[in-house]
Formats: sequence, C-alpha cells, structure tokens
Amino acid sequence: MNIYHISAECYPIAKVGGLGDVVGALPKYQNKIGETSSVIMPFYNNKFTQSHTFKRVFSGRFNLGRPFGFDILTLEDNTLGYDLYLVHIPELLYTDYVYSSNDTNRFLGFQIATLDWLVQLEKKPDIVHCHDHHTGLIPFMMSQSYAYHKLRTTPTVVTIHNGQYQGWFSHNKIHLIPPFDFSKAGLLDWKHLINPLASAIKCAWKVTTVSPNYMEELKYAANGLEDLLRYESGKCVGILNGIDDKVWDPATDDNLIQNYSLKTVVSGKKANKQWLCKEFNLNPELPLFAFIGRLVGEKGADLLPQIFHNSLVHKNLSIIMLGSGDSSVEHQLDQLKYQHPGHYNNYIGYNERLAHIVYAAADFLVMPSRVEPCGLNQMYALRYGTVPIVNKVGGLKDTVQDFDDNGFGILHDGATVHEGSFAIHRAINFYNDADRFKKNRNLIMKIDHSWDSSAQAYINLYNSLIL
Ligand SMILES: Nc1ncnc2c1ncn2[C@@H]1O[C@H](COP(=O)(O)OP(=O)(O)O[C@H]2O[C@H](CO)[C@@H](O)[C@H](O)[C@H]2O)[C@@H](O)[C@H]1O
Repeated sequence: MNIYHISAECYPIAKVGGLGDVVGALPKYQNKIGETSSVIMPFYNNKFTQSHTFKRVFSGRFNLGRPFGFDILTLEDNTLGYDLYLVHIPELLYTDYVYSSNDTNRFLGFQIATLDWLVQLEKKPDIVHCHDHHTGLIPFMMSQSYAYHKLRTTPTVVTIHNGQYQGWFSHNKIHLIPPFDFSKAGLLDWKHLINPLASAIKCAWKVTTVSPNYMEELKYAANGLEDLLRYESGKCVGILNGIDDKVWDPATDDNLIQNYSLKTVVSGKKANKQWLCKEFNLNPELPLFAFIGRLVGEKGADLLPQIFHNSLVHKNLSIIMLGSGDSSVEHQLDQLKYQHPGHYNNYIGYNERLAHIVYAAADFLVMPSRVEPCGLNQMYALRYGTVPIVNKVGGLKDTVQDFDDNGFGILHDGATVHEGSFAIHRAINFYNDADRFKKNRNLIMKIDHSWDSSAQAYINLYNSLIL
C-alpha cells in the first residue's frame, strides 16, 4: 500500500511538539510492516535542511491570489526509514519557524502544491493521511476541487492531534481554494468561518485521534466541534500513539550522559541526575521532579508555579522545569529560582538534548494537563524509568494507572493546585519506600509502548477503506 502522511512537522526535520514525534515515527513502523509509507512536509529554513542535500523531483506553479513557484524536493542519502518529500515554496514556507500567527496562506500554499504534485503522479496514492488542521483542507480539495478530480476516489484519513487548534479563517479567502462547485461550500464552513479541522472531519473518509479516551472527550469538549464529532462518530476512532523506541531508548540514546538498561538503571540514572543537578545547582540527594512541555493552559502550566512552591517549602525535593510559552507563567516560574535556590531551576526554551537527559535524570515527571490528547512525555518517562504523575484526562488516563490501584504511576483527579501538590506529596512517600520504588522502576521500563501495534491498527483502518 502506498501511503502519504502530510504534516507541518516531522522529527528530526522540524519538531515543535508531539506531532513531529508521531509523524517521524509512524511511517517508519508502517514500512517495517511491509507497506510503503512516506512523509510530505514543508521545506523550512532550519538546521536539518541546511545540513542535508536534496534533489528536485517536481516543479510547479499555483495560484494563491498571484502565482507562486514551488519545487518538491527529496532527501539524498536518506536513512530516516521512510521517503521524505519537502514542499519548497520559497516565498511562503522557507522560514526559520514552523508556525506563526498568520499561517493561513502558508499552509494553503503547502496543501495546494502537495496536491498539484500528487495528482500528476503515475502511481496514485492508496491512502492520503493528513495530520491536524494545517492539512485539513486536503480531504475537501481532493473530493471537490476540479483540478484534483483524479484523486476523488483516493481514501483520506485525518488524525486530530489537538482539537483546540482548528486553523479557521474568513470566507473572504474562499477564492484561494482551487475552484469547486460552489454549492459544496458548506463543507468548508463551521460557525461562519472556513474551518479546516471541521472540514477535514466532514470530508475525510476516516477521522482518528491519538487515544481512545480523547476521542470520547472530544464529543463533549472540542472547542466548538463537539456536535460535529458526535454527528460523525461513525467514522471516528481513537488509536493510541506509540513511541519511537529506537530514538527513545536509554541504552542507546546518545544524548545521555550515561546510557543504561534495566540492569544498569540505578547507576545510569544516578550519573544523569548528578550531571543535571550539578549543571542546574540542584540537590542530587533528593527526589528529582521534572516538567517538560509547552507552557500553555492545556498543559496546566499556569498551575505549576503554585504547585511547585507548595512542594518546595518542605525542602524535601528538587525540581527541574524545561519549557516555554505563556510569558507570565515563564516569569512566575523563573522567580522560583530565587525563592528556592538549590531546589528549583529551569530552562526557558526548547532543547531536545536536554529533554532526553531530563527524562533519564528525573525520578518523577509531572503532567497536570487539563487537556491531553495522548501525551508522549509520560511514555518516554516510563521507558527511562521515571514515574509519571498525571491528571486523569485524555491519553494520560489510557496509559497510566495509579500505584495504589495495582498500577505504576500517580494519578490525580482534576487539574488543580491542590490535586497537583498532593500528588507530589504522595510521590515523595512512594520514593521513600525504597524497595517498592525500585521494583516499580524495573516494571515501568518494561512496558511496551512502541509503535508496532498502533502502526498495524492504522494499516487495518486503511485496508477497510480500500475497495
Ligand atoms: N521545551 C522543550 N524542549 C525539548 N523538548 C520539548 C520541550 N517541550 C516539549 N518537548 C517535547 O515535545 C514533545 C511533546 O509531546 P506531547 O505529546 O506532550 O505534546 P504536544 O502537546 O506538543 O502534542 C499534541 O500531539 C501529540 C501527538 O499526537 C499528543 O501526544 C499530545 O497529547 C498533543 O497535545 C515531547 O517529545 C517532549 O519531550
């Protein structure tokens, strides 16, 4: 089967968050099963594109108010485990960032150029798999735009990684979408705006999201799309994300200060913890708690300053925070450095290598998310022998069970300061029960969250669409 994943992010080419991880891993595992799975993404101006060489496989021009030229590039010396195609539109996409506050034209251009290329391929795609709203107009264009008539019978799948972001824009840009029968314009609309995510839900053959529990939650809280998701529930399914267990393996991860396996976990985690604590002036003798992620409301980031402060006053833990986002949360967190020297520190920004070291060094990872479609951090934590402390939502509920309930992590019921602080208190008691904590660490490192079974679940879904 010839599968094309279309996405704004793909690790290691360009990653802002979990979308990049998923698109960088899923095709690799689908190829392992024996399918032909490729990725199409924008050609950004970044470290990866500057340090690799590419060859052109197609050139074209499209109209977006005025003509734009574009090239489809492919990677020379590709060791990614899947074919990679980059859409190079110098005037729209060749930027040193992935997202900005004004992305409508950028991602419209990306989608149009992608289809202009796909439609003229001799070997038609068997499946077009779109990820998030940046590629959400593709199912509409494939089924309605005259220019893509040849792709009308190609099944489309859309995966919602985050239903909060929908990419809406005004109807006065409708003329930028390649011509279609105007009586079908309703397929683009949601609440008087063109809503790419809503359009994808209406037009794709199947809609998936990244955990079964989040699929259920979306029917009641989807930033305005609840009714639509309930109405379309017959074609919706939740498939739990996996992790790339080649990239995320403490035994081989070359980001780490010291590698470790199940056998060497005690000394290995200790070496990483000591390095990190020295680097960030933290006490390595105390249990180390970590947060990694975007500092936004969905992640419960606004709760962190108070949760951390409540815990830090007892002086019985160290905390490292790695993330960026809301500037007032960044500022409040940064202040904790001065209030709790030796016990709290942070890195405000994005740092892939440091994230790997933090997963390895920490004893606990906190995730007080209000919304968490799947969450990858808790799965990385488990693989690195770090106990996740999570609010019981979305995919966190699907992947973490409480240690007091025959499980291995810490669950709290609600994204509140009280719940988050009390969970840390429980974690410290757990840590002090050294035998139980050690046994638990061995158990969590063995949990298999690799992509194998979910990659197969997607293949089964595609098969159900191929007539
Ligand atoms: N400052 C920083 N420095 C270095 N690395 C950082 C970082 N901040 C975050 N990361 C990394 O980015 C990734 C975040 O993944 P998540 O799944 O938690 O988040 P995200 O909300 O972006 O994704 C959305 O899509 C994914 C994929 O479907 C869903 O799991 C998730 O619930 C949904 O919100 C992890 O690899 C993490 O280590």
